[in-house]
Amino acid sequence: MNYAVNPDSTAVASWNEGATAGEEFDNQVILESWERCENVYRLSPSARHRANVLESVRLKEERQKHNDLLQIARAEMHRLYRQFAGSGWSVLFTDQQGVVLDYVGDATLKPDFRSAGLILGAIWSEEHQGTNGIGTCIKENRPVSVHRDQHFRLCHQQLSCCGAPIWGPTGDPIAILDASTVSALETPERQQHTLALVSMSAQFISKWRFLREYEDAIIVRFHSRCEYIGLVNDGVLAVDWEGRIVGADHKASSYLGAMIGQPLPGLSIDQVFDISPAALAERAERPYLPYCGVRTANGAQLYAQIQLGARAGEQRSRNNSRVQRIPSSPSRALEQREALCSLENLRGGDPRMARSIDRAYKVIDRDIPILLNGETGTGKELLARAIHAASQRRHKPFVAVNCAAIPKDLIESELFGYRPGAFTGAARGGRKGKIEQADSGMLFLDEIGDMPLELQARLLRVLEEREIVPLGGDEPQPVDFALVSATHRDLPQLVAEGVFREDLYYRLNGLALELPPLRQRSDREQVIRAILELESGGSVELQPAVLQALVTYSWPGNIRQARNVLRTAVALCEGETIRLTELPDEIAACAEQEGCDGDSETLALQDSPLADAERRALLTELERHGGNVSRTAETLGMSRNTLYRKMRRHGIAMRGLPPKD
Ligand SMILES: Nc1ncnc2c1ncn2[C@@H]1O[C@H](COP(=O)(O)OP(=O)(O)OP(=O)(O)O)[C@@H](O)[C@H]1O
Repeated sequence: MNYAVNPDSTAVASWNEGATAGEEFDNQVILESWERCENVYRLSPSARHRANVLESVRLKEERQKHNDLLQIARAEMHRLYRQFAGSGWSVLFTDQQGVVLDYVGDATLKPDFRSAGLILGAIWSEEHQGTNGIGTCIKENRPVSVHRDQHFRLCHQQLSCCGAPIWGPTGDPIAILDASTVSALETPERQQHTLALVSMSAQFISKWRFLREYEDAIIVRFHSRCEYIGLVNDGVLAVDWEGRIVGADHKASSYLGAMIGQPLPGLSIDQVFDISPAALAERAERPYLPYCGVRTANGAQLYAQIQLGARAGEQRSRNNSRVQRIPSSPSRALEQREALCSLENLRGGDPRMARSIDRAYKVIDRDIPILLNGETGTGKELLARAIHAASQRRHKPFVAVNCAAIPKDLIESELFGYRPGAFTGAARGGRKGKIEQADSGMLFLDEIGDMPLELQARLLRVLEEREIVPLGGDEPQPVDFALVSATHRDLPQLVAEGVFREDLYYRLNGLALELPPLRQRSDREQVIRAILELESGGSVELQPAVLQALVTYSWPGNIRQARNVLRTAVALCEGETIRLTELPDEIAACAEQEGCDGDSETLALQDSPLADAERRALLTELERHGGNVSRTAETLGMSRNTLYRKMRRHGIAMRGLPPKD
């Protein structure tokens, strides 16, 4: 037999870490599959098509076995299908044996799919059907695209399929997500785009499955680039309260497991990252903290976000006595960071910000919904958490829902929950929705402008009637929660465009609070200094040119971007002073444009009004505290070391201070 495949054909995409669809193709996969078909399974390319289909009882059992997964996958299959709708593609879900367990597609295509053998219960393993997107993906354990005549059997050569593995909570493949068509017009190259979409959806389902499995654990999401944390491509570890790794998703297992040379479950977190179990537990309880830098056992720099799983809080209270044995000495940095979440801290020195904080105080605990508006990264979620912390509900849950991050089809069950048997594949015990979870506490609806129109009516009803009816339930259930919503979008504009309900807008907008962009804040310098203190623990300072660049730059990503930039600069800084070279070029350029020279530090220190103001502020505070450096440092929110260094640089000697009366 001649195995030659058109050399231009781009049959199989290798979806390795970091590779993008179409980047790397490998005919070898098709060749090897054809070899297996002929030499191992002894299939004949020209044999007539015979569908192998499970009996309905077995099919039912298989579907039952995959209940939880099917339920998560279904919404994502619909979302994926909508991206293809009208182009002849349908979406299939199979188990690891290649049995089709679910199908989402155009009803008019069903007869064609049926005659091609793509029906519920059909077995699409390579052993049965030769080279194909599902069976070959199972063999390869990676996304595979098989275009028309790359199918081994002639009877399948009108088909094109793209299959991608869904990974289970232990990091092993457990199912396949596939898109197939019987009327492909695409070239093999174009099919890579479809493969990329299928692959992303499969990763998304895998992530959801993992997070559901480890709701009781501390969740550590990591990536080498901080902006990828929280997306489908990051690695995820589940860790118990004693710091033992209990689960690792596929990405984490393949990256860290390979590096360490042994399975991750059972290891202590400090065998993998340079973070102690106690520090991990402390950090998990402060969900408002941003990600932190961690080093792996072999010194690679990664970024990690440490959060509680959806029910980890309950688990912690159950284990309380055990937890107390973990040495817990909250460091000064952590105390400082916790203080971040207070309204007073967020007030800063900007009049617009101060006005928003003053107004927030007036409505807290008065059952008035608050709507936060501001660009991305201005601190809307932090403000919502601070409002919660200042309210009488502070010991009750704060439940955040990002309406833009949840797939449209999942929002309804996420928000309202469902009762047992609500739909095919519903979890046996049903599931509490976010609104119910927020009962007696605070619900934070982030990116409310992205809520689908059809759900806006349901949300409105909940807000009006203060009761919910979960999917599949018939008894309304009373709920009591304080509501804060946020958006970076112009809601009145969305109302005018007809994509946001006017009545809901007024219902959410009991009080609107504006968060100014960082570039417009009059206290930019104060914010930047506070972030530096937070990120460095007071161990470094800014060269005056750096400060000028940071104050001048326009900060499109606002405070979030400023934190990222300063965190990186602190990591790069080798001495005690951050220099221009440690800033990204576009920010450093702001200083150069202003003609500010990095070497003029001493001059700038002596002459600038800024330095003068700092000197006077230090003297005033030192005098107020009778020269007590610890108390002065505490009032100024800086470490003693920083204060001593600043005093040295400003030439302030202790003996020069007037004695306290
Ligand atoms: N005043 C502040 N001081 C220090 N860090 C802050 C401050 N405000 C916000 N941050 C940090 O900036 C980041 C972004 O904040 P947050 O998530 O609250 O912004 P957001 O406006 O809700 O963003 P998005 O609209 O993108 O959801 C977080 O890491 C937060 O801890």
